[in-house]
Amino acid sequence: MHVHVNAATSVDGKLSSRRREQIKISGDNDFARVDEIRANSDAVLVGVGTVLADDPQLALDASKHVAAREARGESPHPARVVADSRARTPVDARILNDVAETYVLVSEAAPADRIDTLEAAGATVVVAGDERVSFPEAFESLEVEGVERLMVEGGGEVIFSLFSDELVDELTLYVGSMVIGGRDAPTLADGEGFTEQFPRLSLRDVERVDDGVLLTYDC
Ligand SMILES: NC(=O)C1=CN([C@@H]2O[C@H](COP(=O)(O)OP(=O)(O)OC[C@H]3O[C@@H](n4cnc5c(N)ncnc54)[C@H](OP(=O)(O)O)[C@@H]3O)[C@@H](O)[C@H]2O)C=CC1
Ligand SMILES: Nc1nc(O)c(N)c(N[C@@H]2O[C@H](COP(=O)(O)O)[C@@H](O)[C@H]2O)n1
Repeated sequence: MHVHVNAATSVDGKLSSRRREQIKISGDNDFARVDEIRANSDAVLVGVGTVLADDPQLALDASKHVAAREARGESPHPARVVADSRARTPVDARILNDVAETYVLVSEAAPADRIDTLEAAGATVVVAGDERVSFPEAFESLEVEGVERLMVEGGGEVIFSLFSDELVDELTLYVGSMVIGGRDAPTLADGEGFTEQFPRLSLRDVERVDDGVLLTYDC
């Protein structure tokens, strides 16, 4: 599986403010680029923190991308994936609407009634990990479902875990020309943080996009 992480941060590395509300960091051209990565992915993953904060739909915006996928014999939109150890995703979350297929990755700790509720709402539930979702195990199950190209859109907790598990192949990071600040504001990679053996990335490209910079790394 090819795992492509994409995110937008302020110059000080924040994904959002301490209020954890969605902030428009990308400009129109960057959002169009994000839409294209989604269009070329089999599935798009976020953590339940992002679902609760942003209520994203994770569907394609541009009809040309939907048409191109259908012409290739693919589903109109990529599948959506939520990492949600305890099955907390609200049933009215946009990520569970019928625009595309949705997988909810849960752990053994997820209450059975919540799993039933999510399945009744149309989600395919994948159990992987004891207390928290095990990404290596969950990704094996997603591969069986045909997910070969996985885009990850955040947030910081999930992105840290994926670097920690050495599962990231590619990172595109849009750095918007703004400062958000705040010690409690989410950053690109939160979690416990590394204290040694810091993942080293290989910078492939630097490009000016909108009023910011797009950095592309091989990981
Ligand atoms: N600017 C940008 O590009 C983006 C910004 N954001 C912003 O980021 C913030 C949300 O980020 P954040 O709070 O970090 O949320 P995440 O989306 O990273 O979700 C974190 C949650 O995912 C669940 N999870 C399940 N398995 C794992 C695992 N193995 N490792 C880590 N987490 C796991 C955990 O909840 P549990 O234990 O219950 O499973 C965890 O609390 C919001 O403010 C949002 O607006 C988000 C995406 C993109
Ligand atoms: N690439 C990017 N730039 C920004 O400025 C952002 N705020 C985000 N946020 C993430 O984009 C997703 C939104 O999904 P919908 O298109 O609204 O369904 C979600 O993952 C946000 O957290 N991304």
